[in-house]
Amino acid sequence: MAYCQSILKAREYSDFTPLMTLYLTDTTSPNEIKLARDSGVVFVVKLYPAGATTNSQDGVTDLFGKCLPVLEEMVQQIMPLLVHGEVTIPDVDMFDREEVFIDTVLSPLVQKIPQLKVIMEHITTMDAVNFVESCDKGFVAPTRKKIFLGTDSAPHDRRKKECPCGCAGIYNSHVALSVYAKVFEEAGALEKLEAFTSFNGPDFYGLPRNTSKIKLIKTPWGDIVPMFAGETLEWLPSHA
Ligand SMILES: NC(=O)N[C@@H](CC(=O)O)C(=O)O
Repeated sequence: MAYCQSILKAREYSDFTPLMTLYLTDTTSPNEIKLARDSGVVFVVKLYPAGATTNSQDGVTDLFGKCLPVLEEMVQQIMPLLVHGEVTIPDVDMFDREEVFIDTVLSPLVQKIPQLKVIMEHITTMDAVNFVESCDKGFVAPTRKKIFLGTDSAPHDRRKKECPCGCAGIYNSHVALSVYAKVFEEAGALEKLEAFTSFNGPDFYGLPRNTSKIKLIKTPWGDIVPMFAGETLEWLPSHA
C-alpha cells in the first residue's frame, strides 16, 4: 500500500492507476491473499520460479507442494496469477525453458485449478502461443482476444545485459508502440494492433477500457541519444 502511495505521489503527467502486484513466495498464506484483496490496491499475484529472473530469489520453489491453498484462495478472491514461465533446471537449455515450464507446471496448473485466471507474461516461443491458444479455461477469453500487449520493459545496466547470463527485459517503453506498429504492419495485421494494445488486456482483466486515445502517425522519428548514453555515471541516486 505504501508503494502504491509513492507511485501515486510521483506520477506527474498522467492519471494512470497503478494495479499493484503481490510477489508470491513459498510462505505466502491464503490469509495474505484475503488481506491483499481487502487492501483495495493489490490486483494480481506474480509467480516467479525462484531464481528465474531479476529479483526472483524469493520466488516459488515448488508451486504444487507449497502454494496450492493460496492458488485456491485466489480463485475465491478472483485474483489473477501472472506467470514468469520458465523452469530453472540447469540441464534444460535456456531456449527450452519456457516449453518445459508449460509441460511441467502450467499445463498441470490449468487442469488442477481451471477457474484460476492465468496470464503468461512475455511469451517467447511458438509452444507458448500454441498453449495459450489451446486453453479455454483459466485463459478465459476466446482465441486471439487473449493475447495482448506487455512490454517487459526493464532498464538493465549494460554489463548485466551483455554477459553470459544476461537479464532478459529490455528498456523499450519509449519506443514500444512504434515497434509494435512496425511488427504488425510487417505481418499485414495493422487492423489488429488496437485490440492487442488497448482492448484485449482490460477485457481479459474485467477492467474498463481506457477512454483516452493515442494516434500513431506514420512518420520517421527517434534519432534520440539519451544524455550520457554509454557512459559511466559517478553518482547513484537512491531512496534516503
Ligand atoms: N523477461 C524477464 O525475465 N523479465 C523480467 C524483467 C527483467 O528483465 O528484469 C520480469 O520481471 O519478468
